Amino acid sequence: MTLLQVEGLTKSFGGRRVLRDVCFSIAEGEIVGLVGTNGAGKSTLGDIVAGITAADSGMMTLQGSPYAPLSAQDARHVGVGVVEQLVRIDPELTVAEAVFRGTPQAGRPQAELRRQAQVLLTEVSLDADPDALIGELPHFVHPLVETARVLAEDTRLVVLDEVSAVLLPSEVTRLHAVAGRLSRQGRGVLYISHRLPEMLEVVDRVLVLREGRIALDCPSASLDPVRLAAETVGGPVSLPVRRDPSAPPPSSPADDVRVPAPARPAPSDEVALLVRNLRVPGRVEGVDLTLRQGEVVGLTGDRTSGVREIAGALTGELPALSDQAVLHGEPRSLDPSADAAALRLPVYRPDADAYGVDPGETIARTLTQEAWGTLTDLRKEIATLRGVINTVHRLDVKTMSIRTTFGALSGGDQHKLALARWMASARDVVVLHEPTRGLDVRARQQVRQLLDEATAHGTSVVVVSVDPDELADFCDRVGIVAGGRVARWIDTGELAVDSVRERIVEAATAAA
Ligand SMILES: Nc1ncnc2c1ncn2[C@@H]1O[C@H](COP(=O)(O)OP(=O)(O)OP(=O)(O)O)[C@@H](O)[C@H]1O
Repeated sequence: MTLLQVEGLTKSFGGRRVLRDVCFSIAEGEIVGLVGTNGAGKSTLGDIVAGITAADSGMMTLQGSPYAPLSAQDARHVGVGVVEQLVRIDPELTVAEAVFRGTPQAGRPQAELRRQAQVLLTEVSLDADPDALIGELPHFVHPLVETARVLAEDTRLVVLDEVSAVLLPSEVTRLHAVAGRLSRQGRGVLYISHRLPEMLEVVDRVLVLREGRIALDCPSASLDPVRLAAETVGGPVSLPVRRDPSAPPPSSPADDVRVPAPARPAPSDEVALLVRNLRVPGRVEGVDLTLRQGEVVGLTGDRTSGVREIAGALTGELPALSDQAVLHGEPRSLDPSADAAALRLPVYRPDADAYGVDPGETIARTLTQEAWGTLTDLRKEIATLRGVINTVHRLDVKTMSIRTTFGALSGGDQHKLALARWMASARDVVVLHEPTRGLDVRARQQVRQLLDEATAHGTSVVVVSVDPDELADFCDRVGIVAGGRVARWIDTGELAVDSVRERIVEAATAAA
């Protein structure tokens, strides 16, 4: 039986028509994937379904009754819940209070909430103390707390907006188990994601949103990730096939829509960074790291593996010890208080708080390195604005003007621009966390291009990521971290990207 029916939805922001005549349905017990490029309108559509945003026109029915929520609370009352992409939970709430906020149990004594919260947290496989404050938890677990909250409500339909983007493969498996459980209970799930291979494993049907319309609505069984990527962008996709471009690519049913991506430039033999016996007391036991000039080395591991701490030691965010640390032949210290000798590698994180960008500032100003008032020379100003326009074009940012505010861009477009801005001044050896989180398939290749340009100029990069596709595509070597050590190095060398991905998932699962 049909759970949600959507007919002729339209939505514009300012002059930009984001949704035009969107029609689809979700049946009871069905998990429906929603994909589209960055800025295609997926979150807008999810927000309309969840009552956060109102459509300009069109209509919806929920189990046959007219459904026109005036707010998220209104939607929750009739059983439609959402886990938002950039959820921010009040840091002063306990985990148990956060799980039950907005539900009939809210306001009950903590002791009572604790027991029930524990059950729900176990269901979403979140190992968190119900008495802990939300502010004490790392930000990436907020979507899991939200997922537990959705389970606490008597929800008939759940919108999961990019929840998997921050999760490790093992955590994605658990999220999928939750989605499966919701489906077996007859509830519906609208699953928004850019991580196509994983998404295809769980959804029954896929909707592709392109140019404001549902361009494809078909069973997931008839799609593979490459074909779905091509449907998403509306044409052939440039995807890496194997690391060695001179070897013929393996034939695949999706060859007609896959264009091999250009090969990455080979790193030089010169060592840019050498660290021996890196230790972070209690977290990292002894890690050796050699990074050649122009090399991209990936690090991945579960939350307790020590991978974040290794990165934190390299960037000076965590005090650490080593037997030797050498940057371009110069001895360095992993003690951040060692002033000029401290290593302190520059670091980028795709976290809205860490962009260091004012969301109320225009795109033009955000991408301008010079202080705006110092652009007194007209030629310089023209060149600067040309640079801004080029970047916006190259990265295919969906905007009507470079005077649009940064905060009004879609999540993916914000991330691309913030990364481009950061990479423009990145030199030498840098640490990038999750460089393609929340980005569509084309944007991922644009980011890879930014990285290729930087490495061709001698920049070396440490990529810290939960995403096996990103690691397989971007890195020359991938270290699987477990128990405070690098348990295994995977040389991506001349392997096909798909088999690198499989090895990473296998090794990471075995090490967890
Ligand atoms: N409140 C708003 N004001 C102005 N424009 C907006 C607003 N919300 C969304 N938009 C615009 O609507 C378009 C669709 O945004 P939306 O966030 O729905 O895209 P998306 O498909 O979810 O993208 P992503 O994958 O990058 O998250 C974007 O161009 C965005 O700039």
